[in-house]
Amino acid sequence: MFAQDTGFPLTERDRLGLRGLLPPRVISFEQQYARFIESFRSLERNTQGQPDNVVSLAKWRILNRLHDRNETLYYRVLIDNIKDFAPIIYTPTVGLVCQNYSGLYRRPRGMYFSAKDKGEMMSMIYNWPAHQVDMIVITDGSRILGLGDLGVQGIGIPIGKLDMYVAAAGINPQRVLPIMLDVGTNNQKLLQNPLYLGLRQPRLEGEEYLEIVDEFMEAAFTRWPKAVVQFEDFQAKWAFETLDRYRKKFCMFNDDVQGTAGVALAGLLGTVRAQGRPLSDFVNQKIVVVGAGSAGLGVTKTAVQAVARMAGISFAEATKNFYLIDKDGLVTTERSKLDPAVVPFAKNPAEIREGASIVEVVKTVRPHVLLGLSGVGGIFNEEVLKAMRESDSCKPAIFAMSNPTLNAECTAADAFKHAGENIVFGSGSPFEHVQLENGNVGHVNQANNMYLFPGIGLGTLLSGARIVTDGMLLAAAECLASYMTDEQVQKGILYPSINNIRHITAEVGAAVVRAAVTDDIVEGHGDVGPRDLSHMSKEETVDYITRNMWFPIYSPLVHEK
Ligand SMILES: NC(=O)c1ccc[n+]([C@@H]2O[C@H](COP(=O)([O-])OP(=O)(O)OC[C@H]3O[C@@H](n4cnc5c(N)ncnc54)[C@H](O)[C@@H]3O)[C@@H](O)[C@H]2O)c1
Ligand SMILES: O=C(O)C[C@H](O)C(=O)O
Ligand SMILES: [Mg+2]
Repeated sequence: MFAQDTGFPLTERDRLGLRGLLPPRVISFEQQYARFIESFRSLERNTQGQPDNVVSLAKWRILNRLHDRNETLYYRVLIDNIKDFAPIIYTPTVGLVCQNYSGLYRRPRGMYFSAKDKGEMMSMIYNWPAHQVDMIVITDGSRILGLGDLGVQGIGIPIGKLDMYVAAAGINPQRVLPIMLDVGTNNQKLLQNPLYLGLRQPRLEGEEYLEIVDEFMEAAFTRWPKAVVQFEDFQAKWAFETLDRYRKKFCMFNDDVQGTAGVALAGLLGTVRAQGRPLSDFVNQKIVVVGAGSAGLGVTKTAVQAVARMAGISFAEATKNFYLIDKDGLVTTERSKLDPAVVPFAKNPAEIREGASIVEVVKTVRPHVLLGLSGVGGIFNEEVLKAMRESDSCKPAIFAMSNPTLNAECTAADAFKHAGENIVFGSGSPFEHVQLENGNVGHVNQANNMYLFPGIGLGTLLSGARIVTDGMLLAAAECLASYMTDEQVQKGILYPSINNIRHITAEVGAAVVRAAVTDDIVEGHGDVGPRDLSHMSKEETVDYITRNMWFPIYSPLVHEK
């Protein structure tokens, strides 16, 4: 009701029956903006010297209060200051928020569907007050970043991802819906916490679990048949199972599996260019992936497919230069109880022994790329990083993609210090660029799926496609891969600055729409029909996407009679 707060002009106050309920002076949007930024800066000054966690949570709180109070102003400050604020509303602070969510909770945001709601979801979905929903991000809280099972507290992730959708993709915030599917938790600490806000029961498994997800999907698409659903931070087994189960039936994708794969592929192609080699040389890159979960397997599969396509060889042949390591070391065919999902990548133990450690694999293989999606902080230790000095690449690449910051496989500073100043570096959470001894700056790339999921979601929505195809995902990755100039890539800059997130999202969105046209699955959006979409040039498609992005400005509220 008080959406614009002191910004309501007097006529609006009259129409909305607010006259007298606000202080008399009308404060302009610019003044409100300046006042917020000043209070944020003063919070920064006042918390100097306090522990990082305390400062981060204080910053999150002040932003969260603004979000509750004045959505327009919140998104404007977020968009204008995305580099400063993304680390608070998104990775890494959002992880800390999830860990403390039950204590931080003040008011609900999004919807909660629990195992107790079985049979009720079709009616519950109509409790959501907005008529239209375009983007849904759903989690079951079972693998929140690298922090494990956080149960209902994982709701912070869909909220943060959807904030990025608004900031980066210009999805109207009135049309986003964060969803928590609470099927219990296996986190004993949470179960024993009297303030824990979720179901106090172990996680549902098997069919019982799937019935809950099925029911939600049916309910959501019954009410909003044109919505796009992003699955986020599900433990690997359910990430793969639900993707397989729904991707041909509903308009959905899994960000950890598919969004991450695209961002990593763009990074891998970038490292080939950074070596001054033609892209076709990608087929000769030796790549060690540490972590064989939803993200690591998604990345490996997509990269192998790219090699197979480029070299014109089979998938099996293309796995030759890939080495997959999980918590039990190098995966080989010798392993007993081999997970079917990793079978295609299992090495012959004659090449390197089953269960070989990261350092052993790096020393033996001398890879061009070492990529971490293990969730284990510091696992690329000094010895591993030093071993990368013997890489066969003139510019070895190290991607420490696990989140949040403490779970990164190594820090940026350590990577440049131990692996050499000539490396290319990427991390899932932001790190400062590194001042090198040779006087140059070691560039830190944020290898995070935030560069793709907003464009995948927006492009899918504006194409009107009812499914997300491999072609659309590949187009998104290729768009990101070709976004940077050769000059930038030579300097180790593989991804655009987050300050350009709206621009890159428009480009990615357009690439997704065009791929959907190629796949002949567009149904159009609003007044724009499938024929219109198929006749658009690349530039016209980017323009179409950009015109459909919501931008935060005050608009008069119409009083509903
Ligand atoms: N940067 C990004 O965009 C991005 C995207 C998705 C996931 N992630 C991060 O990736 C991490 C993993 O996510 P996930 O969904 O794949 O998790 P997951 O639980 O599905 O998989 C984790 C994998 O790491 C392996 N592992 C565990 N300990 C290990 C060790 N000591 N040595 C080697 N491997 C080990 C496990 O065996 C498993 O295969 C998380 O920290 C997440 O935040 C980052
Ligand atoms: O949330 C992020 O920052 C990236 C990714 O989706 C993750 O799970 O770590
Ligand atoms: Mg995720």
